[in-house]
Amino acid sequence: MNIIEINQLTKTYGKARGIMDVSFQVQEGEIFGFIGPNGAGKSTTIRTLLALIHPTSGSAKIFGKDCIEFAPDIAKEIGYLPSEVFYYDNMKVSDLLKYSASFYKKDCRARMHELVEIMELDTTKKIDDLSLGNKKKVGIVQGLLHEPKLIILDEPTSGLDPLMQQRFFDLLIEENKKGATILFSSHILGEVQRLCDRVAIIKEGKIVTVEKISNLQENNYKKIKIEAANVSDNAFVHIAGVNNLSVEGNLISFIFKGDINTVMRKIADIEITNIWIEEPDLEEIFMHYYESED
Ligand SMILES: Nc1ncnc2c1ncn2[C@@H]1O[C@H](COP(=O)(O)OP(=O)(O)OP(=O)(O)O)[C@@H](O)[C@H]1O
Repeated sequence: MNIIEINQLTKTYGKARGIMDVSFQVQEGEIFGFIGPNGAGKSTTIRTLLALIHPTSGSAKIFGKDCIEFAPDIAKEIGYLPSEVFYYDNMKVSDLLKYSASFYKKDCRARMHELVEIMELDTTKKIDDLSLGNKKKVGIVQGLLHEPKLIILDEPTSGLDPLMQQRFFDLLIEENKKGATILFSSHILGEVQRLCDRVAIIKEGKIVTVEKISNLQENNYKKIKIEAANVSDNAFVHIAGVNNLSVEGNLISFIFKGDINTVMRKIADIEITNIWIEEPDLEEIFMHYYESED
């Protein structure tokens, strides 16, 4: 079952591009990564899903319901952590959390206290006196205290130190095991690679690909490095599927996607001294998407 279903969603800000024709689905129980550089359109997509802004065209469903029409219903089952958290600075953390919990019918106190312990949050402080990282922790507790069915995270780790990041990830994995579906937006590949099952890559407002992380890494791409005394990149530049081609001294390297035999035949024509064929890491694959689509 699809928990999120996005169909040709477009949002323009006057003449400026927001997102164009964005479509993808997130299945129940998935941890789904949404990745792209700053300004690619991640927040615009998420804010449309949450009905914080309205789409110019296209539509999206959450739990099978239109996300604009049924926004208040849907909101009860969503935990959302925005990329930037703003609060009434004069409030005490404990009051803010109680206020947040009051929006839900169920009693959230037990889970709220657990989360406060896990994130080592001092609830006696005023929001105003908190560091950026501690404000983020408030957002995390606030987003998870009602044990939502769907957790939407927009760049959630900025400001958290590595220990807290790890705790937060453990928390997400725990929620996911209990049945929560997670949409995790980030521009940091490493964290998406660690946490997510599938990923949608967005560039300049458009989805470039939706793939399993394991597929991205293992099946389709090879990183090939060749050492040869007399060779230029001309030998490979015209082969379809060759990307990120670079030459440094006697070393030629590139990422290859396609029928490996075409490259092997080319290599057989060259006098080589060494060869390495490796799995590229996500960062290199990602670069390929960004360069080849230009
Ligand atoms: N309120 C707005 N008015 C005009 N343009 C906007 C507005 N909000 C976003 N945009 C534009 O829409 C595009 C997508 O921005 P968006 O914030 O969705 O990207 P993002 O991938 O979330 O990046 P970031 O991580 O920097 O937030 C950008 O070109 C941005 O300038």
